[in-house]
Amino acid sequence: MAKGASIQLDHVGISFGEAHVVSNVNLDIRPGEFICLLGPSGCGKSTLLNAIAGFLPVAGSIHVGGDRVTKPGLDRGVVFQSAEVLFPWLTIRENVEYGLKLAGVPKQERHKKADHFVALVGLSHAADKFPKQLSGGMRQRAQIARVLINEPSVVLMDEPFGALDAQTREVLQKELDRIWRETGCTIVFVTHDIWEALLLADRVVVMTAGPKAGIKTIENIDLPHPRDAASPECLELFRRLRDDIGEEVKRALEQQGLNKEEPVT
Ligand SMILES: Nc1ncnc2c1ncn2[C@@H]1O[C@H](COP(=O)(O)OP(=O)(O)OP(=O)(O)O)[C@@H](O)[C@H]1O
Repeated sequence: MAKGASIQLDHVGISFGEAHVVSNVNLDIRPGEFICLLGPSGCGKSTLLNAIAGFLPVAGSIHVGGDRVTKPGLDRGVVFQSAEVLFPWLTIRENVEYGLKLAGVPKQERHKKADHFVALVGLSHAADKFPKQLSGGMRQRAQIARVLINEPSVVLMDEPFGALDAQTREVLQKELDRIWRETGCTIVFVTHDIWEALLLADRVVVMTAGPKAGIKTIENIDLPHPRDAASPECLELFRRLRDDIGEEVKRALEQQGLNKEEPVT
């Protein structure tokens, strides 16, 4: 498995026509680091992730492993919130090995690799099933295996557990923590969930409300794994992050003309 690559965002700005969504973002991510992106809804978290993936043009520059990002590449795997990206007519094993098939990897070799990555995400028992026969959590595991089989040095995850129930989400968070250690890849993970970020991240990056969203704060989560959400350190970090994000949510609502105090009549 390729080890994690560094990511450098240097004065990154992203616009859609006249709409300047993200502005002047500078961030250095270390190889193998786990970064969570938090911020008010609509501030530009997915946009920033998509730019690292190479799906969007940017002002400034993005480098991954020292190479400038200009287009998507197999060095960066993307996991989406919905596992609908799986092909319904292929089994889980076939879905997972699909990328290798396209790359012309011989059958025996890709079967062996697919079995390894299917096992890594705990799906060996379901390898010959079709996506519709699996639960949402299992489909999400399959999506993760389908990305990891390309041995990306960076995995970009856009609220991957956002659509799952609380118990499944907790199980998958623990699994991801283990997989991240085993693969050594760099992960950038978008979430709305402060606890999720506290459980997983080395650093949590809080974005400001858009337009022209930037970085508001960066918290180092210097706590051993597995993390204890009830520990005083975690609770203190939770409060700080909640307050930071709360300020930005308030600002976002004010910009939309909401959250204004009613005049006293
Ligand atoms: N392709 C696009 N064309 C025009 N505007 C876009 C496009 N994609 C995103 N935007 C706008 O960019 C802004 C940021 O969107 P983005 O999805 O990145 O936010 P987010 O922080 O990920 O939101 P959420 O937390 O709700 O998922 C929004 O105002 C959105 O409408």
